[in-house]
Amino acid sequence: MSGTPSDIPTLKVLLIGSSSVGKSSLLLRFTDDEFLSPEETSATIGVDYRIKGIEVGGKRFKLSIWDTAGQERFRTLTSSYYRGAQGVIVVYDVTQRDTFDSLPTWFNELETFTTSQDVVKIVVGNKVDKEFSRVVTTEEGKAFADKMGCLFVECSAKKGVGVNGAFDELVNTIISTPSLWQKTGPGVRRPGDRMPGGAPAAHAADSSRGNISLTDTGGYVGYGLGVARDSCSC
Ligand SMILES: Nc1nc2c(ncn2[C@@H]2O[C@H](COP(=O)(O)OP(=O)(O)OP(=O)(O)O)[C@@H](O)[C@H]2O)c(=O)[nH]1
Repeated sequence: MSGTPSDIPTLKVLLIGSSSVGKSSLLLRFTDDEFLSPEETSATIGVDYRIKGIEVGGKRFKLSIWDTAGQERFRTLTSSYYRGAQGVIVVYDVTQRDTFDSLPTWFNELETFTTSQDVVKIVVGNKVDKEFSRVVTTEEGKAFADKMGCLFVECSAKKGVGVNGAFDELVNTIISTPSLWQKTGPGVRRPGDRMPGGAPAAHAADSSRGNISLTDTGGYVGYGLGVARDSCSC
């Protein structure tokens, strides 16, 4: 492994999609391997933010994952966080047709607010554990993703099925396109990039202020060439 905390490249990934499709649940499953029951969850207000250290092919990266509120009333706020993203996870609920039908709206948002045409996108159909309630078929999801030129995965945040695979595909595709992440440079932020609460990195808001939280999960998970976990101070 190589890289001190200050020279570890940061990859910015966004989670977007309609309210209640499971964006926060996918993030929690990916970072902490946990799932909260419906009674324990609440709608995201604004933007949530987590960092996960990853290692790919012996090189460390910091994955900063931005979980945006799906509710319409936060749209102006959340769209300002699209800037500088290298990867976007566009989520729908396979049991709610309207969340699939609204995917084109989310892609329009992306086109309007992301800064790079090269941003890697993955369409994720969540809640496949509710197979009995499914109303969007795998074929429909795949056809839409193909039409948009995106990756596609179905998963269940509840059961932990397909979640790592979704992040894995996205991250590997970003990393295999060095022009996407090398131009950000070590620790460099581009003009307009937002930090939690709009504050610089060193003054990131903590979870007690609004719903914007900064959490470093501390562990490294390896992609591609084997798995490594160790402590991280990035
Ligand atoms: N059965 C099932 N329920 C899920 C799954 N993922 C999330 N949920 C439930 O769906 C509801 C919404 O989940 P959230 O993760 O809060 O959804 P969200 O997309 O972040 O919602 P907003 O914050 O409003 O944008 C919660 O009750 C979750 O417990 C899943 O894979 N399977």
